[in-house]
Amino acid sequence: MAQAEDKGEENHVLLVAFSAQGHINPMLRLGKRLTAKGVHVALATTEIARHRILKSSSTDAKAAYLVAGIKLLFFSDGLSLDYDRKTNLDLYMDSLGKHGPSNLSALIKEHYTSPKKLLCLVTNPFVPWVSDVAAEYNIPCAMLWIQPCALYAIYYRCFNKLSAFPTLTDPDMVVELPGLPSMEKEDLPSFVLPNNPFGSFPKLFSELFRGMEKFKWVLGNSFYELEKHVIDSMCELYPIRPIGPLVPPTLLGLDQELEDASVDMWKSDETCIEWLTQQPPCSVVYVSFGSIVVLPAKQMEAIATALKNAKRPFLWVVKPPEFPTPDGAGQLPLGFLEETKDQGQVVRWSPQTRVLSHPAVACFITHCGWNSMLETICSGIPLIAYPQWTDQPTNAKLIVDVFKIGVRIKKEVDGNMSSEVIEKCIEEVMVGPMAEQLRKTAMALKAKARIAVQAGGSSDENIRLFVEEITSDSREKDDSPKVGNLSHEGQDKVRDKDV
Ligand SMILES: O=c1c(-c2ccc(O)cc2)coc2cc(O[C@@H]3O[C@H](CO)[C@@H](O)[C@H](O)[C@H]3O)cc(O)c12
Ligand SMILES: O=c1ccn([C@@H]2O[C@H](COP(=O)(O)OP(=O)(O)O)[C@@H](O)[C@H]2O)c(=O)[nH]1
Repeated sequence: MAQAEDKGEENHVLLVAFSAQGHINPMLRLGKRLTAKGVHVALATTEIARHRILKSSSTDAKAAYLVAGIKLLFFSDGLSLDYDRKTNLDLYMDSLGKHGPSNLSALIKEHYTSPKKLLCLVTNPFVPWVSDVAAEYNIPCAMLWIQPCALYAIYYRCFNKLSAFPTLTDPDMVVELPGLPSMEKEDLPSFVLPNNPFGSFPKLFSELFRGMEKFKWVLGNSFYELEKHVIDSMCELYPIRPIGPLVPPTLLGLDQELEDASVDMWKSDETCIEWLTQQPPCSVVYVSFGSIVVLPAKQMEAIATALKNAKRPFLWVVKPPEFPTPDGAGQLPLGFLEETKDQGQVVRWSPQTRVLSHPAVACFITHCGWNSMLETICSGIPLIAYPQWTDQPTNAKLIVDVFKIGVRIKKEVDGNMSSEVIEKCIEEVMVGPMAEQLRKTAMALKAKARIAVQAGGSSDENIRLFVEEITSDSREKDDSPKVGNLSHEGQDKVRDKDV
C-alpha cells in the first residue's frame, strides 16, 4: 500500500467506521457523495473487516483496498481474527475502545504526510473515541448517525436525563418525547431498558451523548421528509442534518451514477434473481434478518410453518451462524427444504438491494436493521417487522405508526412469535384494503427519498452545506462549533422546490 495517501493534495476527509457491514457501507456512500463535491476520501476500519471482505470471494483483493475511489485502511482492535466477537460483545467493545485510539492515531501518522491536511474526521457512533484522536491532531470531527434520527433523539434525551425512561421500579412506563409517538417498552431501543444485558453499551452511549460538543457536525442517514418532526425537535438541543438515504444509487434512480460504494462481507447467491424472474409480479415474500441476528430454533420453526401455510412463493435468507450452537439456533427445521422445493428458495446471503427492487417481490419480513429499512423505503414495498435488539424495536414502531408502511408481528407472552400471527401479517400486507393503503404510502415515500438526494433536494443541500463548512473551516482556522442545521426557512425552501 502507498505510504502516504495525500500525495500532497489538499481537502482530505478520513471516515472511521465500526466493522459491521451495515456501518461501513453508509459511510462509504457518504464518502462518495463527498468525493463528488471535490473532497479526497479514505475510510479506516478494523482488521476483522478486511478479513471478512477478502473471505467473501465476490470481492477481489484489489477491491478490498479501493472502493469507488475511496481507499480502505485498517487498524487492529486488539483481538485475534478468530476471536468470537459476537458472543463477547462487551469485551470486544472494551478492547476496541482501549486499542483503537492509539492504533488509529498511528494509522493517521503513517498515511498522511501532515495530519493538518485533514479537513475533518467523520466517525460513527460505535467508535466515539475517534473524536479524541481528532482532538489530538486538532482536526474537527463530525459524526455520521447511522440509525433513524428518532434514535438519536431518544438516546440524547435518555443519556442527558432530559426525559423519564423505564427503570427497575417502573419498567412499564410509557415514554413521551417531542416529535415522536408514545412509546411502550417494546418500542424502545433495547439498550435503554433496565434489563439490557450489554453493560458497556449504556456507558459508551452515555459518554457519547454527554460529550456531544466534541462533534462539530452530526449528519444522519435519513431524510428530512421522512422524519421531519423528530429532526425539528432536536434543532434546539443538538441538531442532526439528514443527508441520506445512503443506499445504492440504482435504488434512488440516480442512474447516471453507476458504481455503488460498498463492500460485501459475504458472497451473495445470485441464482435467486433468476428464480425471482420466474415468479409472478408482486407475489414473493422476502425474509431476512440481516448479518448479525441469529434466531432461536423455535422462531425458525414458526417462520417455516407460516411460509408453508401461506402458500405463496418465498425467498428466505438463512445465514449460517459464524459460531454454531448445539441448540439449533439459526438453522432450518429438518425436511423444510425438501417440502418447499417447489414453493420457495433459501439462500445463505442475497443480493438484497436487487431483490427488494425486483418486480416479483411483494413484501419483506425483516429484523428492521436501518439499512434494510432504508433499502425497502427506496424500493416502495411494505414491511413485516420482527425486531430483535438495539434500534430495531423503535424502527418497527416507526414503520407502523410514523411511516405507516408495514405491520408488526406481535410477540406471544413467552416472547416467541406464533406461526399463525406471521401468516396473518403476510395476508394483511398482500391482499385487501390495508395492503393497498400500505403499498400506496410506501410508493409515495420512495418518491420523496429520490427527491431528497437529487441536486437541490434536502439531503443534497445538507451535504453541500457540510462540504462548504469543512472547506471554509480549514481556510479560516475557525474553531467555533458548527452544529447549526439548515434553518427551518432553508428546509422549507428545499421542500417547496420538491413539490
Ligand atoms: O450496539 C451494537 C454493538 C454494541 C456496542 C456496545 C456494547 O457494549 C455492546 C454492543 C455492537 O454491534 C452493533 C452492530 C449493529 O449493527 C446493525 O447496525 C444498523 C445500523 O446501526 C442497525 O440498524 C441494525 O439494527 C444493527 O443490527 C448495531 C448495534 O447497535 C451494535
Ligand atoms: O442476505 C442479505 C441480507 C442483508 N444484506 C445487506 O446487509 C445490510 C444489513 O444491514 P442492516 O442495517 O439492515 O442490518 P444488520 O445486518 O446490520 O443487522 C443491508 O445493507 C442489506 O442489504 C444483504 O446484502 N444480503
